[in-house]
Amino acid sequence: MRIESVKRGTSVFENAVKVEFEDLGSSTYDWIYLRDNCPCSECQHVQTKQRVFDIFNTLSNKPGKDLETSLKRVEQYLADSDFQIMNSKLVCNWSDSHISEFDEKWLLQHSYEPKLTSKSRKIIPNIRTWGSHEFWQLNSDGTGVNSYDRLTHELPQIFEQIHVNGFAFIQNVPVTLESTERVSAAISIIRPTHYDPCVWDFTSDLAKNDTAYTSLAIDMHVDGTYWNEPPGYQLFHLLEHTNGEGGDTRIVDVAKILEILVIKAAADRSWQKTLQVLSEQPLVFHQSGDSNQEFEQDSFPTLTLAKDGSLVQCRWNTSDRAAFIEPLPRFTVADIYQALFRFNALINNPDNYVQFKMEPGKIFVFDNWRVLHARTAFTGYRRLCGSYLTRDDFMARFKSCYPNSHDA
Ligand SMILES: C[N+](C)(C)CCCC[C@H](N)C(=O)O
Ligand SMILES: O=C(O)CCC(=O)C(=O)O
Repeated sequence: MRIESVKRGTSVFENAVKVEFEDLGSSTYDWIYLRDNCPCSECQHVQTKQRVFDIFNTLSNKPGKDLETSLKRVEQYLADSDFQIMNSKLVCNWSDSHISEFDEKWLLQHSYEPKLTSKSRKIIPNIRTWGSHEFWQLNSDGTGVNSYDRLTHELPQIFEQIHVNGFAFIQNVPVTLESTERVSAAISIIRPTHYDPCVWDFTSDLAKNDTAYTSLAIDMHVDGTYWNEPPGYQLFHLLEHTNGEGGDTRIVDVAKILEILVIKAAADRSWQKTLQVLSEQPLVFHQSGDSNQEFEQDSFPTLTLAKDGSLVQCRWNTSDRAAFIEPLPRFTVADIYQALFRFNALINNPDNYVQFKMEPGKIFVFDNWRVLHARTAFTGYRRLCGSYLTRDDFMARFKSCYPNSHDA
């Protein structure tokens, strides 16, 4: 590693140092970026790994002074800096005698101009999409059969299944609320809602004004479309179904549906518009059954996609979709309904979904942002319990099972 060049510009944001790495090429680092991210124990809290050095307020002698004065102060601070390579590290000598040292691994992992390594911060498995055929293959070899009595030991495997496949089953669970709570709390943090502060336990008695609390069929949907953040994960445990039939569960992998949509959009302009409508047109959802709390959300499309086009979140719920609609200028209501009909046809295509009957003692937990679920109508007495689980805490627990690809 060697310093290829040092650029001293006229403004504070025009100072940079270019570092050449033997066989990986060169990358440029802004001085302001390096000072902001000094990894030493004075600037980064050793235990909490949080930044302690505040570049916006520390360098200017009176935090909060006007912008120009602050930037001038930072400019003076950086102006007398010099850089060298010592012991295979880039050493930055700042004008206040503070020294920042960056090793080659850190510089490569944090490179941005250009980015020299494709490694993400955490090496976690990619997701695996499925349709009807692949789903039954996922479970045919019996691997990854999780059991309640091995819960703690099998948690990493359960986390991986939920992340990779979008769902997991846990067998031999005592048919109680307590064991359902234990499994829920092991997977993530139970999200309290107006339905229940912990594990909800319901039957078809309209205890809450929602069709889930009836014996009606409910088509494919995500729960919580009317919240800013739909529950990241959802867990079901059928406690009882007697003197009746039906109540089957259907699920579909929207990550798979997105793959199908992308292929269709690449081949057909009308499907391109369909994908645009699904990924851009916000729809309004509501939960208005209880007069003393009405939820409504109108900011999100059916498919929220990441920069790389992958699925972040699906919001689909025909029961909870409100009557209001506000087409974006480039879409007509006809465009929107054509897209919704097409999406509905895909999620209800037997090639794409699977149907099964939940059983007491077997917990079904799934990614509520990716996997839609439906219920067929039923007769008899049917009691279901379960929980909403927070997404960030699940991902944090899941990622903690994997080595750091590098420090923060
Ligand atoms: C799961 N639990 C029975 C507690 C609530 C069901 C909520 C159903 C609501 N229509 C939604 O889709 O969000
Ligand atoms: O009763 C069921 O099987 C599921 C009900 C449902 O879809 C829900 O609660 O979101």
